[in-house]
Amino acid sequence: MDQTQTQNKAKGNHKQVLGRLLKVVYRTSPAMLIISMISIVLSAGAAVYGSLFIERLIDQYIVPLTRQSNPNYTPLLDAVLFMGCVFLIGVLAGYLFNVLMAILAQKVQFNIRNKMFAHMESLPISYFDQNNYGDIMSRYTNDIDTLMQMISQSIPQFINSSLSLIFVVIAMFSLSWQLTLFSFLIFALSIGIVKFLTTKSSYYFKVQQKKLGQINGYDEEMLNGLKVIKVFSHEPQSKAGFDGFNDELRQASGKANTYATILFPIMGNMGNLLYVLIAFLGGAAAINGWAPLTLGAIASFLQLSRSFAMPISQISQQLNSIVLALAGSNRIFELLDQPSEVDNGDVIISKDEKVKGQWYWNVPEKDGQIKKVPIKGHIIFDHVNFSYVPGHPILHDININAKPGMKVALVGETGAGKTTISNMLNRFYEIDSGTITYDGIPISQIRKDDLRHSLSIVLQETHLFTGTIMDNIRFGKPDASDDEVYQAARLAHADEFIHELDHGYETVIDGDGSDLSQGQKQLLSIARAMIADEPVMILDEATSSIDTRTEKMVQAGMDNLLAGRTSFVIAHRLSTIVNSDLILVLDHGRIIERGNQQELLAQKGYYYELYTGKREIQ
Ligand SMILES: Nc1ncnc2c1ncn2[C@@H]1O[C@H](COP(=O)(O)OP(=O)(O)OP(=O)(O)O)[C@@H](O)[C@H]1O
Repeated sequence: MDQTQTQNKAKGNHKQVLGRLLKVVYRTSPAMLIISMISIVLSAGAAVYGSLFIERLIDQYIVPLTRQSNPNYTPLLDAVLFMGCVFLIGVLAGYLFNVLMAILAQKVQFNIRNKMFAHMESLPISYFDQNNYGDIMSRYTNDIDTLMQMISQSIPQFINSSLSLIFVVIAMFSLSWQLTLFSFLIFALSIGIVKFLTTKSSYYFKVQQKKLGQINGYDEEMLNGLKVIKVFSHEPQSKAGFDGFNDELRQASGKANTYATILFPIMGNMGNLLYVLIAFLGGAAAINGWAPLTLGAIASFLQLSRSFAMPISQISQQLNSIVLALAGSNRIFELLDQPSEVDNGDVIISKDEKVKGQWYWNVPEKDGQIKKVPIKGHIIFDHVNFSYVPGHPILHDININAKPGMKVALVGETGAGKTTISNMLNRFYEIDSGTITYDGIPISQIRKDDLRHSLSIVLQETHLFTGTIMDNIRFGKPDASDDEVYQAARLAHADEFIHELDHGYETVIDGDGSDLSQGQKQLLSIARAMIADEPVMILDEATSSIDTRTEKMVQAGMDNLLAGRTSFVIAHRLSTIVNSDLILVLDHGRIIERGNQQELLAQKGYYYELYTGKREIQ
């Protein structure tokens, strides 16, 4: 697509976005919008009426007074008083308009933020795989800010200027059509220039927003990976990458601002030129009788010509910021338009809060009653195939029978598909073919929230939240009592190290728990899973090495956690899976060997090679 095509597409898009945005504003508060519109008509009308009044003032009051030997000032005073009232109404209406629009903008911003957040939570995981966090964040920050500015300032001023322009034109015609047509000529010339410049600047403003999103994304990625960058002395490459983005951003902003800044002086001086030409032409027309113009009409027209040029330059300024904000609004709507995660499941799972570890299927009976059937935790993968990207299969014909309480270990080289199998069980992604059942029920029929709630996941990267140790463990069950928290911590073998901390369970963890060791973080996440107490566990075992003592504690905690639950362990160290009931060896998305430790060692195949060190897992 060449640049003109891109710009045309953007223009069409802008209209749609503006229409949609105005609908949002209207729906937020129809009454406020209508009162604002009435106020703005009054405010613009009063200003133009003031200009027209000059004609009456000169022709009907001042000139006759100069001819009277004993001047009577009363009619003049009455007229001036009346005009004062008109101006006052105009000022009050203008003030009301600005206040209402500012309140409206706040409300719209509040609603859109809420909507965005709620919608973001409903999006499928695949959306976050395809879009970087920095870019999504920039929709919440930069784009919302520009949107807010547009609704509270640019659009109100744009409407104000446009209305003033319309009223001024009507008033000018009523004074002299000849001079009005002449003013139009100059106007047409300026519109041509404005149009050219705004089209150019809008294109580059959009590019600028995009580059800003990219640079935020890059910053975030580099900050997250700062340790890795330092370890590999990758600073120069990282800086070079940043310089590239920064340079692109500078160029786009430079171009956008160049066009925008040329615009204003041109518009400002166009008004001065018009003023001089009208004064000259109007005077000549009146003296030579080309047009029936009085002294008052010329003065009034000159005043109007000032008000004529001013809204044009304001409109051009506001157009620029509106176009910039529309690009941002478009990105907000893009996020809101992303399809939410579909959930056709209607099978409900519930938990018995009184009996520990008791979860139920809620099966509707014919008589309308709900029968509660205890969950056993029997998971079957039957001929499951899957691809993240259509045409690039990742899992091939996966068959797993994880009976209740069984510990199933997944081993294989990095990228073999271990995490992908757990993604299937969670329904983060939908399988291409085959079936996965949970106690005989296809997981596609289970309500997604309930399904995920009944599966506990302990991830490789332990994520902790800012708050106390107590809060972090309680995250697994928000209404857990203090005793439940202590018990979970004891079972997870986290209790010992927590007591050694200065404030015990009340120790505040900052950020991502950077003050704690990797092993301690794992113990906390085991305690968190322990308290959540789900019937099925998915454990993405940590790769990082921890000291032997902590490792033993982690192992003991894990064993407690897994006891009696169906579990899938994504193993990175063979030492932790020797006691698994079933070990599945994965290679390029296929299960190539299966059995328990003894059986696999006896086969002397891939697992045997891993175990004896002839092959490395990573
Ligand atoms: N979101 C995604 N989109 C596209 N491809 C993906 C995605 N996630 C993983 N893959 C690909 O799927 C394959 C399996 O990845 P998976 O994460 O399941 O491997 P793994 O065995 O868990 O590896 P590791 O031990 O490194 O965690 C890899 O080739 C990976 O590149």
